[in-house]
Amino acid sequence: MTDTVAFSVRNLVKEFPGRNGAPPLRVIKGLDLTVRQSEFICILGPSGCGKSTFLNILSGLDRQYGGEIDVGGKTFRGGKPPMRIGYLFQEPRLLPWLTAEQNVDFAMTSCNVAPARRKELKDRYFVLAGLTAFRGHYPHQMSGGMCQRLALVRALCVEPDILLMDEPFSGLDELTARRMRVDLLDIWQKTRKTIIFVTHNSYEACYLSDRILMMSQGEVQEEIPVPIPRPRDYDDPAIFDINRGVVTLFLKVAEAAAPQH
Ligand SMILES: Nc1ncnc2c1ncn2[C@@H]1O[C@H](COP(=O)(O)OP(=O)(O)OP(=O)(O)O)[C@@H](O)[C@H]1O
Repeated sequence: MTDTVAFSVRNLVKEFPGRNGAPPLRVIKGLDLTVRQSEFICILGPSGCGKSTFLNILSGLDRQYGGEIDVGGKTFRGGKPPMRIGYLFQEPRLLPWLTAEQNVDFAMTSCNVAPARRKELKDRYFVLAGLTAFRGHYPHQMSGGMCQRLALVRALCVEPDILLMDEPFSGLDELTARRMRVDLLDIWQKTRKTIIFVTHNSYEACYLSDRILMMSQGEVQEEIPVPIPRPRDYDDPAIFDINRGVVTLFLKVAEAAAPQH
């Protein structure tokens, strides 16, 4: 992590129109956040608290919001913030009729990656993701974990300023997910990308991140630093200790956010 700011948001607000005459649904309620370059942030929070909505605003998929986003000394009020984004979802969202390498080529063309850089980027990230032998395979010839690795290669090959990851390992079996977490941390240490990672798995958040944002009801309720040196050992008891506190906090905010019976 560096001291350089990657971006910051101030008083971010997002409302969806209410249905059938209902008032608008305010999903993000004045969120403030400063993210440093190369920081690894995980966002935890109960279902429906606005995590994906926040990522959609950062990515430019959702361009209607209130408040401000600062990038590179400029302030944006609505619209797509000028950051190049790599986005990973729960499902890899690959094009089934293209090979692994063609999927990556397609993304690089769409994102106008300089042709002279493309081979070098692919060579680097296919190796880092352990997929070199599968460049010519189609998605249906690869396992779910491999497809998600390919989605990561595709996201990295567009040379993102920020990598957004929305529960990318939640659809995988635990052993595969664990390997992916270890490999992701290794890749992060080699690339130092700024990552915003949404998860429901508190241990995953503690293992991966520099800082956990506990979101609830459209706000960051607490920030939990994870001051564990890197490289990290997946089974480090210090991670279990931090996780205990995070789980307690999660239950508290989830309870407070749950509808009263
Ligand atoms: N396009 C939309 N129109 C109306 N309401 C929406 C829309 N997208 C999301 N919402 C609502 O906004 C709220 C926040 O949704 P969001 O997907 O950001 O939550 P989340 O924290 O990512 O949830 P989960 O952990 O279940 O993925 C929810 O109440 C959801 O129903």
